[in-house]
Amino acid sequence: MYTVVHARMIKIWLQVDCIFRLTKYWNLQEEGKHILHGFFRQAINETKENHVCLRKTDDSFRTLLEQMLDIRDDIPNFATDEELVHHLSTLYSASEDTVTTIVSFTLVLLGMYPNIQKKAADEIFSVIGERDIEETDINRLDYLDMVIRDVLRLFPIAPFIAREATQDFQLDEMVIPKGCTVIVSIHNIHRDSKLWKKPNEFYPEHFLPEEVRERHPYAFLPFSAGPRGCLGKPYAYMAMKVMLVTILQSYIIEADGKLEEKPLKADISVRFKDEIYPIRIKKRKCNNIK
Ligand code: HEM
Repeated sequence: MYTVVHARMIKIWLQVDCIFRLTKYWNLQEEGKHILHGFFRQAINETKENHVCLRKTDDSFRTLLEQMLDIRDDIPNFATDEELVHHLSTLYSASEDTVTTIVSFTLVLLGMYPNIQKKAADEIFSVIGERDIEETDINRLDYLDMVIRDVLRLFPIAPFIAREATQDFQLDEMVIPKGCTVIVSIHNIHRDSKLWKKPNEFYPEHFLPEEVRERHPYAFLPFSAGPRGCLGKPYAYMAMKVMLVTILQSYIIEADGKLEEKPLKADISVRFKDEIYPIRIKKRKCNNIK
């Protein structure tokens, strides 16, 4: 599906529907949709069979789909089954690859930079110790938070975003006319030496509070911003921290090479060019790295 989306973004003739339908991309899209939508249609049918609205009587864990069905019990025109299929497909496509890709980048970088890994692990053991991470720990891991942010800076999942100008506006010497599509290169903003001390290095200290205060609030845009910014941002930070804490509590990560030796490629997301994220893991014997 990503191949299709990217092809339609860069090959403008594919934006004309009647041309798009004649290409291999149309078949690819329909095949992908068939699998994804079929999966969610089945999940909806199975969940509906046993669905009882528990929201008012029971505070046990409810999946997103169960919660949506609960709402529909109260508000029948909340969404049709087909609309639920689309909501679930959107959330799945936006979330399944993003969090895991950033965690993969983080593990490789922590393996390449053991001093940074040691600081992150030391913090985890001093704040949480060896028990399982809990919700209240999430905001107490300041250094891990800085590590994740610098990884998001170096590898923004969406290297660029597009917006349509709703009115004429002045940008430096240029007037951008209403209706014009503007591409914002998040990758370039994140590597701008006017904004970042070490733009091409892994340097979590970019996110020390005093550094953040000095910078323009839109210098860091991994989740975009404004009303169409990422819906999953709080969940994504939480999921990434839970994964990294759980891994670092048990394992020491090792990786060869340096960041600058790993070329990147970008389509609708940023990845290592070879799409390989090689690490070695060693069982951690005590609550320290070496
Ligand atoms: C590290 C993880 C993630 C990153 C870096 C990320 C990044 C982004 C970015 C940059 C956009 C905005 C695109 C734009 O402005 O045009 C976006 C949109 C979106 N994201 Fe995420 N995302 C992440 C995880 C998630 C997760 C886990 C979910 C769902 C649980 C999610 C759901 C969405 C949705 C639904 C949109 C579309 C919002 C809209 O168009 O109104 N994202 N994401």
